Amino acid sequence: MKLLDTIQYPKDLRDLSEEQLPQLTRELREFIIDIVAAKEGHLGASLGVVELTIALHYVFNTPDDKLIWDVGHQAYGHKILTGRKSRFNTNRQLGGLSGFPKRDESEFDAFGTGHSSTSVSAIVGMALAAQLKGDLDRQHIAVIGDASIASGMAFEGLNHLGVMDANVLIILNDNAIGIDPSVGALKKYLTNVKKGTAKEENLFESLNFTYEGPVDGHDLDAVIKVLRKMKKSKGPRLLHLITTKGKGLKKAEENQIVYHAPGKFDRNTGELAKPPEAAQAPKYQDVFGHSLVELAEKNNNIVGITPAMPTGSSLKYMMEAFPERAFDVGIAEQHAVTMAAGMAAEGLVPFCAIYSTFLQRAYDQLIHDVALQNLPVVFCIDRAGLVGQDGATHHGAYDLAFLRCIPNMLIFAPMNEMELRNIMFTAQQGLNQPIAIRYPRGRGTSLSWRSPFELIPIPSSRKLVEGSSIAVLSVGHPGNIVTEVLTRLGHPKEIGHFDMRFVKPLDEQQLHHIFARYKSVVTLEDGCLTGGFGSAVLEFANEHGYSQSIKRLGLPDSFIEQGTVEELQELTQIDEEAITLCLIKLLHEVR
Ligand SMILES: Cc1ncc(C[n+]2csc(CCOP(=O)(O)OP(=O)(O)O)c2C)c(N)n1
Ligand SMILES: CC(=O)[C@@H](O)[C@H](O)COP(=O)(O)O
Ligand SMILES: [Mg+2]
Repeated sequence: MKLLDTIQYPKDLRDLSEEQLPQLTRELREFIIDIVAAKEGHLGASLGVVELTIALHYVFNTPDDKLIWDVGHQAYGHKILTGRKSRFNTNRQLGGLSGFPKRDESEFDAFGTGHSSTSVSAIVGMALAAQLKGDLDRQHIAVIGDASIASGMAFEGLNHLGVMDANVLIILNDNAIGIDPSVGALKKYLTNVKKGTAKEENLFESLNFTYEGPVDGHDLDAVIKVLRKMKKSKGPRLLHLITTKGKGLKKAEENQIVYHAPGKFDRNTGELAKPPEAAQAPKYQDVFGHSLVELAEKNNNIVGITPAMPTGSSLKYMMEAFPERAFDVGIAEQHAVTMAAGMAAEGLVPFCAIYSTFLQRAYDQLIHDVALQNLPVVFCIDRAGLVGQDGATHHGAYDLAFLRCIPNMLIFAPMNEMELRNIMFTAQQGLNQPIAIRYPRGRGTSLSWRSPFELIPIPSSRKLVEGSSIAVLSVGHPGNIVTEVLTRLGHPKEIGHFDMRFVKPLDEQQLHHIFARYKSVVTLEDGCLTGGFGSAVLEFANEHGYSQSIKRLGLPDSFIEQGTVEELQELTQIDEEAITLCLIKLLHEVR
């Protein structure tokens, strides 16, 4: 029997002798590889903290002692050792375990994560709460990566913690990489500390932390020893661990970017599963990345910005082609947005590529620094809509609603890759206001997408099919589902379909045409219904005294968990089946 099979909860782990732990380390690593190879997920980060995970649950009294995993993509070992091994094969699947720590999944998940750099503030909050309640013995630990600790939010927490007498241990898991290589002056500093060449006073000691490190994070004995030592002291403490992302799987160690989340792979060789043979339409992110390079070749004012997602957003193509005009600023969404504003103020044309979910962190910057000054920043908002297995923390559900209420902001959602290229082309031709272009995680529609650029009038929309009594108004990629549905229904003459392109400003001329001609209107979006595109159409109808029924399809007012995009579309009733049924019902009503 495997040792790992005997561990239900950390109390079982704490019954083992230290001599047994190396075997457990090997088995836990193997188990993570087995499951992720078959079921997909975040790999490298969890492999890198296997020793740390075992040591933490061995030394500390979890769940009474509080343990927070920053981002949480490295918490697979933690999940497996805390009562979830038998369900771990459901990780990131519909109805299964979340890929991130989640309070209502386990008492061992002290705080839900997914977005980075929140762990320091959350653990400080818990430690201060314990202090106020007179519990001076409870331990509070946050594990945070080298890329995440460089974010503003983490710095805010460290700055505060340094002057509090709070019982907090921060563990800096330094593997010198985020998803892509870490960037910035802090990275240089940490590299110097590792080499023993840091000339400056220790940064963390200067901030009033008791510092230990650097310690080899794969030397289990050393990690247990230093944790035991640090457990005895009080106040703010920081342990600097050096680890290797992907540790234990050769390919994952060698290609850390790909193996951050590699998809399916051979569990023995690490070889990635072969992509399907048939040629596929490009991913939207790649259309963005390649089109930006094309535009930047002709327009010297174009610059590119990404907060820590050069590969994910495909800004990497511009970084390769024009290294001096493309910037990875690290996990720093607020800085990225305000820096873009500064560049726009100086006449540059910044393309700021940010995932919809992470743009939430830079909301004040959008309003105060960009829109209020009407600066022509081009936001390329990737992963808009349902993203799939990352789940509730990562869906791009809110951008249409939170952008629509900001004055001066143009909002465009391309239905296909040509539309994306053309709006990017339009956006760099001297706009005098900001524009948000939002597109989903996934592929477009066409193999021949590199068509010549064309200007898109602002506002405008596309009448795809004229009908007689039911008008379907879609924004963005979900419009393709409507096209499928109409084909499936045999193109009923009653149904018209409009790709509305702009959520702000709406194409009011087209809307007057629609409300004058059609008896019934359906809106479709892959964002939250509250305050989104459908709401905008409702507001328009109210303002102009149109009284037709308006059926709005979109995401409900609840958090949507993980699953494939198709499963989640079905769950939220924006899939082919649900739209077909909706239209059949309306056809019965109008016939
Ligand atoms: C606010 C925010 N921005 C971006 C991301 C995307 N993201 C997830 S993990 C990651 C890198 C984290 O690197 P690090 O903290 O060093 O942890 P490691 O993966 O190396 O363990 C990034 C950028 C995120 N989760 N949250
Ligand atoms: C943990 C995290 O936030 C990222 O790794 C995220 O999962 C990336 O998403 P994509 O796979 O859509 O790039
Ligand atoms: Mg890292």
